[in-house]
Amino acid sequence: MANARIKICGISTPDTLDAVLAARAEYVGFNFFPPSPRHVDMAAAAALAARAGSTIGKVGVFVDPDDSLLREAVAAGRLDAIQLHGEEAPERCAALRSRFGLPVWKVIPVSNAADVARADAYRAAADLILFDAKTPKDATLPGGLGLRFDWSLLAGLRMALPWGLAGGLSAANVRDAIEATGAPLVDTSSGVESAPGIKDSDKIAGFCAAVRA
Ligand SMILES: O=C(O)c1ccccc1N[C@@H]1O[C@H](COP(=O)(O)O)[C@@H](O)[C@H]1O
Repeated sequence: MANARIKICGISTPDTLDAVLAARAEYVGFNFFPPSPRHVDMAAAAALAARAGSTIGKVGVFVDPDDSLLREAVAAGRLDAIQLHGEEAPERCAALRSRFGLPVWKVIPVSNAADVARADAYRAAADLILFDAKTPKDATLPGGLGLRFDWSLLAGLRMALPWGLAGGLSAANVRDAIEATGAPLVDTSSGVESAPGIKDSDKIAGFCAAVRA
């Protein structure tokens, strides 16, 4: 089986971006959700995008964004894909894909089998489904909290769309996660940090090495 592709999310500094590039992750995520400790403003996104160049896919992370935020972020971050981590309906995903001409990655929060089945509603509206752990109702963020879900819910998954796994992944557990789910793409944020929003270059390298081990 081919190695899973890797997305390292929530990069906000040049040195940790360099660690992602050195580790040859396929995607880097820039977070445009203001309450997040990983949030980047447009100037920072532009500087990071210029440094990243075109050898890595640049994914913008959004939570129920309006079109003007998307327009600014797509240009500043030279985005290659739009990750929607809120309550965006299939119609909204399809509209944004056509408006911005970019692939849409729709996040499906999971705590049970019915949640996994919800992905099917996006088959004509998104380009990739990212399964992440459902956060508690009173959580401060809809993602990036290092929460896992029961990976056996994805065992034997047959999907019409490309898909990936997120939620609480780290160097210590990502191999088990890939073996349990067969995920063709893995995404991590807090699992490669020393504190919320503070990425750790050694952990980034360790995560990528563990995926390819
Ligand atoms: O990271 C954040 O702060 C964040 C904020 C709002 C929406 C999503 C966010 N993060 C994404 O959540 C998943 C899982 O993160 P973790 O590995 O469990 O920390 C990932 O896609 C992050 O990009």
